[in-house]
Amino acid sequence: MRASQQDFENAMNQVKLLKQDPGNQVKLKLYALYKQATDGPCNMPKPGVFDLVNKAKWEAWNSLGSLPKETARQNYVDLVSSLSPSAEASSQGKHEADEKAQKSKDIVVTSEDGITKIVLNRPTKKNALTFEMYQDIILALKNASTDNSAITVFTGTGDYYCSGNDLTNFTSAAGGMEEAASKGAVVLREFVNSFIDFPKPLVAVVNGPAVGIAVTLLGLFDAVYASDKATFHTPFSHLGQSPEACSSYTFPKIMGSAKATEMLLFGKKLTAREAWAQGLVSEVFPDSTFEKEVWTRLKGYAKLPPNSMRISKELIRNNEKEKLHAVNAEECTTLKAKWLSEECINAIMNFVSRKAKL
Ligand SMILES: CCCCCCCCCCC/C=C/C(=O)SCCNC(=O)CCNC(=O)[C@H](O)C(C)(C)COP(=O)(O)OP(=O)(O)OC[C@H]1O[C@@H](n2cnc3c(N)ncnc32)[C@H](O)[C@@H]1OP(=O)(O)O
Repeated sequence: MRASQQDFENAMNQVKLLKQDPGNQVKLKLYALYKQATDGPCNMPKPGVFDLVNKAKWEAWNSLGSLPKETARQNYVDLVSSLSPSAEASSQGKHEADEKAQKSKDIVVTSEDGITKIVLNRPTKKNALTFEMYQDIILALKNASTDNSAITVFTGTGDYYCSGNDLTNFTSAAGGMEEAASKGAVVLREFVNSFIDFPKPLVAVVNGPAVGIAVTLLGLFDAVYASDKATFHTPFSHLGQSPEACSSYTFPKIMGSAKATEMLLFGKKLTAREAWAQGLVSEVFPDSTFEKEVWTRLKGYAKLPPNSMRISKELIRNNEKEKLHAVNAEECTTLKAKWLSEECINAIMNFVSRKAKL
């Protein structure tokens, strides 16, 4: 039986939910079949020799020649179902996606002693944030905002707190780069909004180095406790990108514009003590006693009257919520354009091909 348009759309949704990265070759094949199924034979000029990502995509699409749209659609559906044999391309949509998010292994959520703990749990990749992890965190924060806990805490498993955005999020996106950038901007905006609007005390337990969005988000936390092994690094210019998570507003406000410039424009990496001196970190602990001291303290804080803490947070934050939402929207629009720039694509390709370490 030929795959219907609905089967095709279901398969596209299924790709977004894949738990395992299928690898670049499969992703290129998926891209090529998608383009052939929707636009027909390759009709784009061949990208320049330095435009590595788009050139690889163009070659994959062009290699399909005059394969009919219906066959490409069928091949796409077959390829997706071979990647996730147990997952039927169902039309249950969002509900199913939500259930999956709650079970994700890369984000572990527990609730105990009045504390909801959201753990970034992808240590082999330094807890880099995948597309799925952004969605899981949005959901985890939504649940935590109404659960019984008094405070919510983020931390990481392994030697890193978080190495920021997973730089393969864009190279592995199924549609074209434009589509990935648009989708990325929507997800990022919603993700950051969920921090701006979070009603309870939000604490970061920074167990090791933090990079990119893991650092900028700290400006939206209520307290940040760091191990003396932690570092704070926002290499946006190196990546051809621009600041996000409202840091273009919160960082100058927290540390003054001269220091914010060193971090956000020049990518200066701060030690934990430097970040404390700039007001980004509340307190630094020796790594040997970090976990014990911080969790003992947080368990104490979690016993404080929860409504009082909520109301105090509301008083502190509410004055500038509108401003934060406006800044978030503007940063996402700017980033969407940057993601499509040559500077950014080249930086990501350098990382993916292991030429550059930041
Ligand atoms: C459809 C689109 C959806 C988009 C969704 C929304 C997008 C929102 C985007 C918001 C904007 C965010 C911006 C940022 O966060 S910018 C910062 C990005 N991060 C980096 O640039 C860090 C890159 N990583 C490194 O420089 C080094 O890996 C690091 C210094 C962190 C550690 O070096 P070390 O030598 O100690 O370890 P390895 O490099 O060997 O790392 C171990 C493995 O982990 C992988 N890794 C680490 N970090 C990342 C990362 N950020 N993205 C992808 N993969 C990462 C690394 O490749 C190693 O993997 P392998 O063992 O397989 O080689």
